Amino acid sequence: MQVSIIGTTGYGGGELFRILHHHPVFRVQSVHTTRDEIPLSEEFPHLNGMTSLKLEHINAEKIAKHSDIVFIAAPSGVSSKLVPAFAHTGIQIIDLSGDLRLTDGELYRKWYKHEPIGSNLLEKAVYGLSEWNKQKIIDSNLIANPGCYPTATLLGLAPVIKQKLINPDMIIVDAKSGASGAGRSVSKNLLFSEINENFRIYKVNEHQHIPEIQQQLNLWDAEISPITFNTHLLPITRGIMATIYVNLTENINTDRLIELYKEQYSNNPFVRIRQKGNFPSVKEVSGSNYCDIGLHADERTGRLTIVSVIDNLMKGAAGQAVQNANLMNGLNEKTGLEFIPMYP
Ligand SMILES: NC(=O)C1=CN([C@@H]2O[C@H](COP(=O)(O)OP(=O)(O)OC[C@H]3O[C@@H](n4cnc5c(N)ncnc54)[C@H](OP(=O)(O)O)[C@@H]3O)[C@@H](O)[C@H]2O)C=CC1
Ligand SMILES: CC(=O)N[C@@H](CCC(=O)OP(=O)(O)O)C(=O)O
Repeated sequence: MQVSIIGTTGYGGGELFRILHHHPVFRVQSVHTTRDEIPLSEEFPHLNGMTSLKLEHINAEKIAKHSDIVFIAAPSGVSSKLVPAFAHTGIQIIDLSGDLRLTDGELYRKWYKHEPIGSNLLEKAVYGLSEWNKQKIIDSNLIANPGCYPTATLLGLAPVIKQKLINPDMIIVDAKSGASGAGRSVSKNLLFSEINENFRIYKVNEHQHIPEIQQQLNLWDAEISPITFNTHLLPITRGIMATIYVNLTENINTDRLIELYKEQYSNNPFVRIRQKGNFPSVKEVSGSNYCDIGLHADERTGRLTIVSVIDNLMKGAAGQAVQNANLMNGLNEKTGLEFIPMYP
């Protein structure tokens, strides 16, 4: 099957190319930019000798003619303009931005400060959290690929929410990300001297992923109250850790919770649950599509600590996008994604 990538010169698009280059069924047919039409290996010298593809400007009709799937890895506010140009062509669209994730356009306007896409496309788009929305993804041809922080947070919370094991009034998510989460464009906050040997909180209680997480939690359980969610920037390149605190409503110990998580994710090869006393670090999933989860029920406080880690560019973006493309095309979801994490 033929595939095109819009936003190939960014981190998400570059990671899509890295995965798809080795995919046994999908073949990258074209790569796109809004800037100079140069060879991809000139933009990314690490691809020297590996591809003869040249970056091209975006022409939706032309892309649709030669592609079965288009991945859009462009900034929020851009996808909302690009998706309509492809929607009528019938090709599969997987959008990595936040533009199709919130079902309420006004909520999108409030949190993203951009004009929302039309409601007909919002209604058509399926939220691509692969593990929990599998059948809808299989049946769809328009995917809103989840955000990086929401992926780590939702995979960590889903089992206890679905089993109604926690107090719906108090969920606290303390999340941290590496700098590649912010993309490849230049910004003062992302200079080496601002990030190196530093650690800071940002977008305090105002992160645009709050409504996305809340939307999915309330679809699972309408009683979940507004969550507290905060994000921090780590002096590393890849990786997200979400440390989540919830109050248990039953006297249930760590052993039983680990068993429950293993049961709930038993048919999901990319979610790995750690043994008791073992907690994942970001490096242990780096370069892979895994989400690793560690759990500890604190008998002293009655609270559960959930630690969920992903690689933001893989399970948090390009990896999950390819997992969804696999599902949409009747392939094993692991196809082309069986990367061993890059440890150390
Ligand atoms: N980085 C991450 O960890 C994650 C990112 N995402 C989302 O994925 C998307 C891509 O992110 P990321 O790769 O980090 O961002 P980057 O800033 O690294 O890349 C953005 C890409 O979009 C392209 N682009 C910019 N403006 C336009 C336009 N008007 N039309 C078409 N293409 C355009 C740029 O290409 P050029 O300038 O060559 O045209 C560039 O290739 C974003 O929506 C982001 O929020 C989601 C989850 C995780
Ligand atoms: C480290 C860092 O800055 N990360 C970005 C992730 C942005 C992102 O992925 O944007 P979407 O809303 O399109 O999902 C942030 O926190 O805003």
